[in-house]
Amino acid sequence: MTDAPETPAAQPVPDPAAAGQRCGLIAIVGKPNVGKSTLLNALVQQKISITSNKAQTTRHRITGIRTVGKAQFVFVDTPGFQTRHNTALNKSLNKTVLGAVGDVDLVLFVVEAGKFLPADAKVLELLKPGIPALLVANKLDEVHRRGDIAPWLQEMQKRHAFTEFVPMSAKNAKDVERLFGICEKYLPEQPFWYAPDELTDRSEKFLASETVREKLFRFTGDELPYTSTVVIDKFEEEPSPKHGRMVKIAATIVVERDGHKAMVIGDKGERLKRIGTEARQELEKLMGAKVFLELWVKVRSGWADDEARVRSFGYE
Ligand SMILES: Nc1nc2c(ncn2[C@@H]2O[C@H](COP(=O)(O)OP(=O)(O)OP(=O)(O)O)[C@@H](O)[C@H]2O)c(=O)[nH]1
Repeated sequence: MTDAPETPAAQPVPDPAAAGQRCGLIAIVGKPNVGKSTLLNALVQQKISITSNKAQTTRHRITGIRTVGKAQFVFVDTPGFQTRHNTALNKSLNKTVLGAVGDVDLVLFVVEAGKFLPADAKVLELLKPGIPALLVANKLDEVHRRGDIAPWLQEMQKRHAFTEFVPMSAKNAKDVERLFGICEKYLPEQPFWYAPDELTDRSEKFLASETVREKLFRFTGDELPYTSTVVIDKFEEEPSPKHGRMVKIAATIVVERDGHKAMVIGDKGERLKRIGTEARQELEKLMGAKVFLELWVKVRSGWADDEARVRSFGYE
C-alpha cells in the first residue's frame, strides 16, 4: 500500500531563472587619479561616481551594478588612498578602502600603464592574500612606446601575485566590454542580488550632493582645496500636476576660508549660478523630475581636522 501524499513541508522553490547565475562584489582600488571613477562609470554605463581631473574627488564607497547575461557585477569604488596628510577626513577615507578590499570576490588594482609610484605601492600593500586581484594597467592610450609595457608587466608580476594583467583604457568602450568577460569567472555561482536593471543602491539625495560637488570642482578648477564639501539640507518630493514629479533641494557648500567662499560665489554670483544651473539640469535628467535647487555657501574653518564634524557630514 502506498502512503497518501502528505501536504509537503514548506521548501524554497528553486527559481529556474536563477540557474547558472553568477553574482559577486568587485572592488576597484588604486591611488588617486589613476582613473577608477572613469572605469566604474564606463562599466555601469551611467555617471554614478563623479570624476574630474582634480585628485581625490571620490570620497564615498559607491556601488555600481551591471548585469550582463547571467552575470551580475556589483562594483565597489573606493576613495584614493591617502598617504600624505593625516587628518580625521583622511583616516576615515583609509578605513573605507580597507573595508572595501577585505570582503570582495575580486579586486581590480588600477595603475597607470608603465608606472608604479610609492603611492601605488601603499595601496598594493592593502591587498589581502586569497582574494584574486587583476592588474588593470589603465591609460594605455597615453603609452607611446608599447614595447616598454612587457618588461614593466614582468616587474609588476614580482610585486604581487596578480591573477591576470589587463592593459586597457577606461575611455575605450571595447576594452571595458572585454573586462566583463575577464571578470565573470571570478564571481561565485549564486542568484542575482539586484534586479537586472538596477544601477546603484545610493539614494537620490546622495546623487544630488555628488552632482553639486562635481560642478563645484569643475567650475573652480584647481583653486579650491578638496576639503570643500556639500551638505544636503532639504530634499523634498512634491506631487506636481504640471511636471509629474517635482523635487525641492537645498544644499550648502562648506568651504574652509572666506577667500574660498568668494571663489565659489564668483563675480556678482556668476559662478555659483552656473554651478546651480548645471547641477539642476543634470539632476533633472538623472531623476526624471522637475528640480528646484537652492545653493548656499558657508565657511567652517578646519572641518577636515575635526573628527566629530567629519562624521556629521556623513563620512563614517
Ligand atoms: N588618457 C586617458 N585618461 C584617462 C583614462 N581613464 C581616466 N582618465 C583621466 O584621468 C583623470 C582621473 O580620472 P578619475 O576617474 O577621476 O580617477 P580616480 O582614480 O577615480 O581619482 P580619485 O577620485 O582622485 O581617486 C581624469 O582626467 C580622467 O579623464 C584613460 O584610459 N585614458
